[in-house]
Amino acid sequence: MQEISYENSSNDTKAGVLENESLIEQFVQELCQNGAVVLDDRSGFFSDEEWAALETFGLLSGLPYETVDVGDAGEPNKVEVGRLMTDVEQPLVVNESISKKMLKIICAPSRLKFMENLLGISPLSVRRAQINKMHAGSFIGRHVDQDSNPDYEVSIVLQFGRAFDGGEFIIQLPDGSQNVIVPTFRSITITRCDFAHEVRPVLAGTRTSLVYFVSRHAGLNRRYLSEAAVGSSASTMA
Ligand SMILES: O=C(O)CCC(=O)C(=O)O
Ligand SMILES: [Fe+2]
Repeated sequence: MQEISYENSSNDTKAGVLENESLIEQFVQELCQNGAVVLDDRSGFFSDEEWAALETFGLLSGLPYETVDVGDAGEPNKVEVGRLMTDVEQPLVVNESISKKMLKIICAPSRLKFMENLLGISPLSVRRAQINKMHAGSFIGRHVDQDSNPDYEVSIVLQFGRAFDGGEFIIQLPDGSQNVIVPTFRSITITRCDFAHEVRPVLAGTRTSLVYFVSRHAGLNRRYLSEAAVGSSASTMA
């Protein structure tokens, strides 16, 4: 992976990724070749206050967590999930009193605009958002996010975990090689939703990430629609 310099070379001010369009080309290349772009906490994608607010709302304000053993693409999992927005039939904000405040931060126009510039798609919207809390022994099996929804373009994974071992994010690349990402505190990993990936078992500490998925399609989940069609033709045949 290339080292990213976030400074805007044209005027040498610390503009951060949201204002520095000259970085977009480099990110597009990374996303194509390596399946992901990793930004660190110097990127300016969120301010310190926004990071702190996301962490407080997500971890300290009573968001309910459920244990998930099977992911919705059928993969084996061991992870605790706190839901902000689900996307079974269509996008639905849940746990509203907490999630609305968090979604306001992650869906801010400047951030969606950055994603639109990166993907060359406009408008984009967030369809699903959740926190994955992983302790020693937790893992997320290999899956393709588009099996949950064929319209997901990329996921954005914010890392809140300060100290943990294991928990590498591994992407399978089309040439058979792997991109092994070791998320660090306040890193932001933007990943393609059409490449298989997994989270290796956490060995020690707590790995907590906020994950959200963006799409150009804001309507019904087309996975649900095609499954419903299969289900109804099956019942007609039965
Ligand atoms: O928590 C993570 O690092 C990403 C997990 C993931 O791949 C997913 O939720 O689809
Ligand atoms: Fe995923």
